[in-house]
Amino acid sequence: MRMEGICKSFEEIKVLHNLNLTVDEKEITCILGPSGCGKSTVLNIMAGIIKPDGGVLKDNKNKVGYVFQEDRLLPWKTVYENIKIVNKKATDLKVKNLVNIVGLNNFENKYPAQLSGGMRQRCSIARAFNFESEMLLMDEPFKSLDYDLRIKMVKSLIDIWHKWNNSVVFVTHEIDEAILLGNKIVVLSKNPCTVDTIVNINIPQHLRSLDDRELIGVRTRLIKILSKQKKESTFKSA
Ligand SMILES: Nc1ncnc2c1ncn2[C@@H]1O[C@H](COP(=O)(O)OP(=O)(O)OP(=O)(O)O)[C@@H](O)[C@H]1O
Repeated sequence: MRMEGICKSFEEIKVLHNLNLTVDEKEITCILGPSGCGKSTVLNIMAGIIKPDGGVLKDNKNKVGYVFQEDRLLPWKTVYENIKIVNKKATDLKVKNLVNIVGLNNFENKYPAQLSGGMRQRCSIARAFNFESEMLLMDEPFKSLDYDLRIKMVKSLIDIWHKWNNSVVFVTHEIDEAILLGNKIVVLSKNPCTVDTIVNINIPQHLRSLDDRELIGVRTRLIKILSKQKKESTFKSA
């Protein structure tokens, strides 16, 4: 999927300007960028939820899954039913396996109101995995989870993605998530949002560890880019 020259304004605010971004087939593309720069807007345009003012989308996928920042579960359905509903052909074994992967095995008959925020989000992640989309868009899906659980979910995502081999676009504020997951990390800038830097990582995901020398180098580079952006935006608003 390619975004070419995408522009989007909300009233007088120009959010995206001439944005070019490629999501490679069967790869994980991570998107990092300052708060409010337009990351969710990019995903919403990819999903067809909002229309750009200009530019084109090429090779768009028909079957797109989306994990939003909030869980969006059906309150009258149980954990099991919420996962099953998006793919009625999924076997009981498959749904139960997904429930296990996200660590909700003792909660499959509970309703969303009986779960914590993090558990609800894990249920919505299992639901997205069950949907078997050609392209999965994930908007800070692990935001409500603590660090250990987040790293565990990153590893589960890698395992499932290996089996399933689709394209994933993963928006995050967490550099460690991006360097564990991304074949490509796209850093966006703010005001208006455009591609600042692209970092490719060639180490296969299942061989990555946060103390790899190459990944430590990538982390340092990303920290520098993001803190430079922060300084520039403080300077602009001063
Ligand atoms: N429907 C909308 N109407 C008006 N303004 C909007 C709308 N959606 C987004 N915006 C504005 O567009 C800008 C980018 O928002 P967006 O949510 O895409 O950023 P983001 O990078 O995902 O933010 P965060 O990192 O905080 O989640 C913000 O200034 C936001 O207020």
